[in-house]
Amino acid sequence: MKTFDTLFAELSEKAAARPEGSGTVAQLDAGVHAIGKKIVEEAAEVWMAAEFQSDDEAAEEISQLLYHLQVMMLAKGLSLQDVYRHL
Ligand SMILES: N=c1c2ncn([C@@H]3O[C@H](COP(=O)(O)OP(=O)(O)OP(=O)(O)O)[C@@H](O)[C@H]3O)c2ncn1[C@@H]1O[C@H](COP(=O)(O)O)[C@@H](O)[C@H]1O
Repeated sequence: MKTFDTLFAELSEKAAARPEGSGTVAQLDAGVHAIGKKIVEEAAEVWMAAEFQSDDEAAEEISQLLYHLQVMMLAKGLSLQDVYRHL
């Protein structure tokens, strides 16, 4: 099963190799402003799913929020350690 760390490694490779058709590359090209808007959108979807939808739907929305947070980390050049040291 994919974890936060293995997803980050996968996305880091995508950012470097820039494969055709990668949504991550498209997001990175869109920039910090667009990624930030996506994070806010996904956070709202997490909230709504947690209040009004199933646990599985809430978990899916949370996974999407985590993905977009990782895209923001890549856009800012932040490593996992940069974030983990604040936990
Ligand atoms: N885990 C994710 C992931 N979670 C969320 N998303 C993106 O976030 C969007 C969330 O969609 P919503 O449900 O909010 O739907 P939406 O608003 O219609 O989406 P958009 O129109 O904004 O794309 C999805 O459409 C994906 O674009 C993800 N995109 C990619 N991954 C994983 O990232 C890896 C690299 O992906 P690529 O860069 O696309 O190869 C792969 O392992 C993927 O599984």
